[in-house]
Amino acid sequence: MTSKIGSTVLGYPRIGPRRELKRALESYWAGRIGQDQLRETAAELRARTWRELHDAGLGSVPSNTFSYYDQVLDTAVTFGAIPERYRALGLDPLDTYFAMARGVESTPPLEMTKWFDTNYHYLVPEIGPETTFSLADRTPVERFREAERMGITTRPVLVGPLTFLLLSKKTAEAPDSFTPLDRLDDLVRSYAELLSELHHAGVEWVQLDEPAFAADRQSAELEKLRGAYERLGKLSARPKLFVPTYFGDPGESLEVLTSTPIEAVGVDLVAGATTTNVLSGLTGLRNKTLVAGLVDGRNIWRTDLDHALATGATLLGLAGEVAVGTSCSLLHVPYDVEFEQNIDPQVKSWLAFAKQKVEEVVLLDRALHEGREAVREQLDNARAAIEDRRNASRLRDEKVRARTGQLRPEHARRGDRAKRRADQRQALGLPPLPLTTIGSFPQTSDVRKARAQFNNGRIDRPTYESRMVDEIRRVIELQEELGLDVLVHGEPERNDMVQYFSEHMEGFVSTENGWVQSYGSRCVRPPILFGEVSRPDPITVGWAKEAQGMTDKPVKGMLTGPVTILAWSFVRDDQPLAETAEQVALAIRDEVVDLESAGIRVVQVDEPALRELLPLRSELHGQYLEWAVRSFRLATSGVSDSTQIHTHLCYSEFGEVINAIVDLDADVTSLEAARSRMEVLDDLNSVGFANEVGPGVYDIHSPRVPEVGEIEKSLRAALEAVPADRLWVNPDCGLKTRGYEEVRTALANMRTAAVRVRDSLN
Ligand SMILES: CN1c2c(nc(N)[nH]c2=O)NC[C@@H]1CNc1ccc(C(=O)N[C@@H](CCC(=O)N[C@@H](CCC(=O)N[C@@H](CCC(=O)O)C(=O)O)C(=O)O)C(=O)O)cc1
Ligand SMILES: N[C@@H](CCS)C(=O)O
Ligand SMILES: [Zn+2]
Repeated sequence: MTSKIGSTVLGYPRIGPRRELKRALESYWAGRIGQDQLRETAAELRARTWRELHDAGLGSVPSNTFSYYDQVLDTAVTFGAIPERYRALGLDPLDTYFAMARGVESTPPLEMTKWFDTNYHYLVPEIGPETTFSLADRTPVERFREAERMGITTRPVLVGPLTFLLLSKKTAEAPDSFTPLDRLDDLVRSYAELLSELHHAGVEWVQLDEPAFAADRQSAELEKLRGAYERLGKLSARPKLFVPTYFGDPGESLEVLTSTPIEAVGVDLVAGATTTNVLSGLTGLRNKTLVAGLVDGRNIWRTDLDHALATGATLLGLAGEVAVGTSCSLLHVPYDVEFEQNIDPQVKSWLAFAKQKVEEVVLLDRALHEGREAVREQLDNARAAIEDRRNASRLRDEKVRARTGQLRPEHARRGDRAKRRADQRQALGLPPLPLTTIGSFPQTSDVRKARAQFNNGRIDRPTYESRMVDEIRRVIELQEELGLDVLVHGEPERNDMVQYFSEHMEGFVSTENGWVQSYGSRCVRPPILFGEVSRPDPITVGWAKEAQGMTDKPVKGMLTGPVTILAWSFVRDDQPLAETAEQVALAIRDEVVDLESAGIRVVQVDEPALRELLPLRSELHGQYLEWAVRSFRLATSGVSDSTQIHTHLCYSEFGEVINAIVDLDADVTSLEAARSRMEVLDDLNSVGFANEVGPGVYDIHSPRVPEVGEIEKSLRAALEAVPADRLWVNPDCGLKTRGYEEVRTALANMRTAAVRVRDSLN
């Protein structure tokens, strides 16, 4: 048995190379297959992953990186943190797990939120003084044994105890003074119990992920980190402990971790600012293993191996051992670039997905420890691809550069607010508390099937387009019938709100099979932004005109904003993001202007990812928010005062971006507020927000249809904070994941509630 950790990856995709797990999960939830079949698919996927990673030559293969839904939920279940309302359902363990993830009719799911600054979402554990931690589930031990039976020794991976508690929220019953971290000692006791069982099962290394320490942390939290790992480190019978931080600069936590008895630390050398200077100051590192995260786990570019090797070489003297690893789990990239048949061959030669990244890790580790000569040919081939990308003339478009070069402050500034308001009132003639939706209507399986048939050549473009027009007509008629005021076309033609736009812009390539898990069984195919971005032709104008031609009410044009396009794409890493954002902003600006010219009087530019891209370290916030806000304003400032610009933000707590929301200067901002009970309006008031606002009046993430009374209550609560002439009425996000029946009733209830409140206004 080797005692070194060796080359490794921190985690691997788990949805299946052909989304086998997605299909099995959705079949199980729909009652089409049973638990046995679901478990069989899961076991096959795990076996396949372990075999591939082992055969690729990694020094250490991770296990317990598979999950039926989410790794944070798995950790909660492992340590018994199951809220009583789910236990009380009396379901078997797997269905209890799915009830926490997805809810059942009587009981909503746990809250879901962003995993740091990624587009992956985790379920938020609820921890209170009453939570009983225990080693309730032994899946990590079972998975280790499962791989052992294949002859593969693995390294179980778990979310570390600090990160687990820092990501949890307190239970409703907990006193105000309580924070989940107060329960650290009890939780660490259960981790200790698990470590002991893993040790007795023959586990040599365990990985405990602590990415929470790549964000700002208070000194008390750092002390708790020290205390926890000192305690785990002092256990007499335990596996060796490997604790990576990732997604950014570990700051002081690295010194803390290296002062404890753990055997290995991991640093993200791609997203982290950790320099060799910092590492050289860490005397505690000299008798530990450093897993150097040199291969980017979050982007899809081939690694510049010469550069990575140079960094690796400077690390060699600083730690007891240096092993090459990925910067973070490979969960955030697709499986295999070789599945792609349609990507431009030159661009394809610049790419590395998960499988290729494993090869890079193995190669780098060999080059570092055996010398370059041992792998000269592979290094030469890799260098040729890097140089080809560096020198590619297509990566510069003089027309795009000339345009960005001529930008002046006035390009990001709209007319006077009061005049805009007056002009828009006149142009639109809306009632008080106007009713609208966020854009998408249910994406029925008929719509998705039609798109699949069109993509496979089984139906032609006119047939596909006429089906989309039929769907738009149905959506417009429904909104007319429901009495909404500003209508939408429903977005049926969009596979995804980012991918769709990227497919119509220069500078991007799309993948056929580049699926990345976003949450549970839901996946996205992030486009690859490789070059200079521009918009050769109008993208949405035809659909918007079609819809506007079906009604006298204003139809809202619907676009995705530059920040969100960047956040949900794989972006180029050879220039600052702010520069790329400017190009995307101008492409969207062209579309906004063309919508206006086509007679569209209201245009919404969605920025749900504004908060997501906020850097984990607060010292970087100002710089980010400056370019993020400017790019939105560049995109939306090309129109006249009478054109009403909306924006929509969701999936986040807005606290840290609240000033930025004001600075976006959209005429109307719709926000996900159903779950934060309108508190966001007080926050907006406190920073002088004076434009119109539509705080979501019901939660679209749940199939539950809201009652008139509860919507009315929300609206009256909103009116406490915002005068009626600035308040809009809308759901809190798009309706694409819902069904028509529930949407029809929910929107009808929303209208009844709004009419009641309108009637009581005078
Ligand atoms: C709003 N959200 C989004 C995020 N990121 C994005 N890039 N886009 C988003 O909308 N991040 C934050 C949230 C996260 N949420 C979600 C929500 C929903 C999904 C989702 O539903 N994903 C779908 C795939 C969507 C898609 O690309 N659809 C394609 C069809 C592709 C497909 O699977 N086709 C089928 C055949 C079709 C059929 O017969 O039904 C096939 O190939 O087998 C399309 O519409 O053309 C999902 O199912 O996972 C993701 C993130
Ligand atoms: N317009 C989009 C925004 C989602 S965040 C939709 O309605 O789906
Ligand atoms: Zn939304």
